[in-house]
Order: sequence, then C-alpha cells, then structure tokens
Amino acid sequence: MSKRPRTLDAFFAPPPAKKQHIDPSPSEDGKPTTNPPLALLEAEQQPQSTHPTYPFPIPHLPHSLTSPLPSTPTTSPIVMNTHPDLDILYYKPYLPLTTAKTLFHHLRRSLPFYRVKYSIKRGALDTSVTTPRFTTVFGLDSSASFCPQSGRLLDARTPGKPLAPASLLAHTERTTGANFNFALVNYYADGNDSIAFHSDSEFFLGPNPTIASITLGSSRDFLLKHKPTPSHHPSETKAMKLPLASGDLLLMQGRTQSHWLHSIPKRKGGVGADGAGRINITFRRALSRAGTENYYRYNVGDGGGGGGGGEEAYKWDDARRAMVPWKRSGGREVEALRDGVEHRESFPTPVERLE
Ligand SMILES: O=C(O)CCC(=O)C(=O)O
Ligand SMILES: [Fe+2]
Repeated sequence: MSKRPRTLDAFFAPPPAKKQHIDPSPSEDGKPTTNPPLALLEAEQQPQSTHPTYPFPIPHLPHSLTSPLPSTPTTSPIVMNTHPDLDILYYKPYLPLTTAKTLFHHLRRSLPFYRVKYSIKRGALDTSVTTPRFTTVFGLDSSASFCPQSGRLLDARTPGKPLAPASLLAHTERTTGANFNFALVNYYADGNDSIAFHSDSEFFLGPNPTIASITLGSSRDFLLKHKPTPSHHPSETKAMKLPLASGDLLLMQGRTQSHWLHSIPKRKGGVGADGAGRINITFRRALSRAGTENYYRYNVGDGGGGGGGGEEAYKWDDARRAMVPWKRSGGREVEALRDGVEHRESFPTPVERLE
C-alpha cells in the first residue's frame, strides 16, 4: 500500500515511470494523432494508483493524454463581464477535441461514480433527495490529509503533503492563474440527468471563489441567471444560455458565485446527437476541512473520504453501454468503511444543495 496520501494527484498525475510506449496511429495527413482506442489500451497498461479511503485502484492518465496539453493556453477566452456582477472567462475550446474525447472515455470507464442520497429539511419535514446525476470527487482542503492506514481525515496539525503538480490540473492552473485542491466530477448519462439552479458560494471556498469547469463528451446547455435583486434586474428572469461543448472551459470568478445562479437543465430527447453522456470536471479550492467533508459527503456519499459506508458505486459497462452497480471486493475497502462509521458522526452540519 502507498504510504503517501493520494488524492487529486493520484488520478491526474502522469505515472511515475513510462513502462512502455505505444506509437499513436498516424492520421491521413501523416501527423500522429491521439487515437481513443489506443489511448484506452495504453491506460489499461499503466500502473494504478490507490487511495485508502477512495479506495479503489484508479488508472493513471495515459501518456497520450498528458503529452498534448501545451504549456500555454492555445485560445484566448471570451470575456463575459458586461452583466452586473458576472465575471466569466469562456475558453472555447480549451482542450483539443481528440484529447477531450479520449479523456471522456478514460474517465467514464475508470471512475466509480455515485448517485448520492441524502436528506434535507423542507420546513419541518425531512425530505430524501437522490442526486440526479453521477458524481465523484478528488482532493483535500489545505488543512487536511488522509491517514493511509485508517482512511481517516487528519487535521491541520498533522503534516500533509501538498498535491503534486499534475497534468490537467497544472495546465488549468497555468491557464487561469488560480490554484485548486479539489476536482468534482459529474457524469450526466442522458438528458434526464441535471443540476438545479444553485451557486457554489459555499463558505469553505472563501469569498469570490474561482472555479474552473471543463466539459467532456456531449454538449449540454449551461444556464446562468442573476440572484434576485430589489430592483428585479432583467437577468434574474431571463437566463443566459451557454451551449458548453466537449473541450470547453468556463472560468467563474469574482462576484459570479455570490450573485449568480447556474444550472444544467434536463434536456428533452435524451442524450445528444453524438449518443454519449457528458462529464464535467470542476476544479475548486477549499480553504478548510469543512470543504473536504462536504464534498465527499455530497459527491461520494458515506463511502467517501469522510468515512461511513454504504453508498452504492456504479461503473461504466462497455458491453451494456450503461452505468451498472459495481460489486466491490477487497479487504482494505471494508476496513476503511468500518473505520469510518464512528468518524461520520463527527461531521458538522453539511452545506446542503437543493437538487
Ligand atoms: O455540469 C456543469 O457544467 C455544472 C456543474 C456544477 O455546477 C457543479 O457541480 O456545481
Ligand atoms: Fe455549480
């Protein structure tokens, strides 16, 4: 077992040693291309990372995915700052199309996802909510680390290692000038999967957080509207629509989270024309342990970094072309889950999201 706490870096970092090289197949014009099947094949041959609380082995990104990320951004962003309080940079595209496609298939195939169930108070009533999309999360706030033996979260007094520089994360940090320590991953399998209007203005992200949001796979509409104001500004009622496409990056910053709401509405007609689902990665920076606990609770459920257990994991099944419940095995997982039960009770009241 690894002695090093492995979180975001374990997934996004390139593997430590290049064991073998598979030449990418040439395209018609003779230039090498990143070919998805080859890249996936390559991924299967990479050493796998482990994480004591995650707790499944996860393949590293294939080299063919890390090498095409240039050291400087290739496109200038569209600046969206003429509406009140809106401060968005829209990189369209941010990743080359073939890279985005390969990354989509790699992530969908490799990651365990969850459909987290939780309860919220509506008036006096406890209402049970099932998140209407698949989610998972990687990362730790800057005050926390994982104990590799027990899977517990350790507090600030325990020396934790900073996240290692990693390919997609580092590229996004270089592009945006921001620093991140979390990646939330959403998978919208079809048009019924969605996220309701909300803002990511959680206190543990600090005031005016910067959030980088990457789209992979199918396009989906992203709606933005201003939060209610005393003057009933028109942007409260007429939502702005951005058709986010594979490889796009949206950087939300400044007063965007404190003053605007965003959503991915359900879409009639199921999946997009390309027949695939959509993966969304958001990079964020949590400033306190409350961030770690909240993100794991709401994106992995009680099987995640905070301990607990019981949330069902799903994995992509190539033959059935669907997410199917994943039957896990292995002693380490059971140990982490058992260990987490008592720890779960020490959670602070989580920040709730309305679906
Ligand atoms: O899928 C998206 O583009 C948005 C996801 C989102 O808003 C969130 O996870 O907070
Ligand atoms: Fe959001």
